Amino acid sequence: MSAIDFKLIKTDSSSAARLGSLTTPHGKIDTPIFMPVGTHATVKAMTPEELTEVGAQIILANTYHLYMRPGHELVARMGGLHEFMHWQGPILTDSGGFQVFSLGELRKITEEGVKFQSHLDGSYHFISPETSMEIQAALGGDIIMCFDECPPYPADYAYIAKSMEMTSRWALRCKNVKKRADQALFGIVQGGMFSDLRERSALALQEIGFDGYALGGVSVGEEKELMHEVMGFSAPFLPVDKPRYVMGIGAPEDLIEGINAGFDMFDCVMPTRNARNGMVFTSFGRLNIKGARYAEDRLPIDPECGCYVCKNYSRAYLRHLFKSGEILASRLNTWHNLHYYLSLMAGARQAIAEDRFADFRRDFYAKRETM
Ligand SMILES: NCc1cc(CSc2ccccc2)c2nc(N)[nH]c(=O)c2c1
Ligand SMILES: [Zn+2]
Repeated sequence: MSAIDFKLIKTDSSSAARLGSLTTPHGKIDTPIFMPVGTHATVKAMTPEELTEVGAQIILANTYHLYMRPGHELVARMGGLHEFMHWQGPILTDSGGFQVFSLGELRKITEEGVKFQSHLDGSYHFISPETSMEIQAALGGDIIMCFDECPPYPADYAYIAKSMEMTSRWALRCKNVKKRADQALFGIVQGGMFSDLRERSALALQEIGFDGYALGGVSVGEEKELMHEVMGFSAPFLPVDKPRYVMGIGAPEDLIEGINAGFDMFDCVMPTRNARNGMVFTSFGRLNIKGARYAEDRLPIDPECGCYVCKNYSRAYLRHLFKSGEILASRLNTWHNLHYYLSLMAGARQAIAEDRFADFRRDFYAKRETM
């Protein structure tokens, strides 16, 4: 009995794009879906009620960061993530491996796990598949991820093969100690940019059996074309009847290509991080609000956007807020960017439902050329 139930509603006739529905203990998710990242148990600048208003259905929290501060046991004592952060929808937590590799200072990877120094105070820590499962059980997310190694890019075939085989062994260790029946466990496919290694990784994880399958190790510095190619040849290696999640992807065009390849779930810090830097997304491409050309521009960020920000604020005002370092600048830019990403997903779902995703994808690119 799995903690989640994935229904594949239909596949688009003109592409591998899929329409699905994922039921979790904290509610239902329509797929394809974009998942806002809430690293420190908050999606920066947004309240949970505002997240719901812009269309967020599931959010992410970061195991590594919450383990470091305030500590997973404290979160458990406060009732778990849902109660702690006042978000009653589904939550997905990563396994912490990726952040250790990308954030932790000196680190040592062995078969047992990863020893590393805290990026906060230099203290020494150790995370293994078993401790990652323990931390995620304490945090209480609805979907948890296997502990994996996300290899550096580029890396040679031999390194990627050994790393992928260890990630498969770590995945089995995770499944063997998984405690909570109310949490779903996703395996993470690795294998770098090599299709044979990706296939071997996918098969190894399917032999173990998981509630969903994630594609890790992409968007790690490779060219966009290569990222799209890896998504394209990896999706068919994954089971049809389980959710498929690409980790850390991406820009709007990457989501379009991921859906086109047959993936269902996406996450990225881009809409929230870029918002805080003044970069906002529109149906005709990106716009940097701090540009002098917007100083007296009465238009909304995107005239085609129906969000609260585009209904009420001009580019001139948003530029003024940003240049003045006002907190409201981050809030309004984030609000719009998340609405853009989540509306793009809603549009993709509608297009798949009406068997016209190929047209939707064509229109997406055509609009951006009008800039
Ligand atoms: N840049 C891609 C990326 C991103 C994440 C992080 S996704 C995330 C971030 C915060 C919260 C939840 C999920 C990854 N996580 C794991 N475990 N493995 C990867 O290969 C990988 C690759
Ligand atoms: Zn808007």
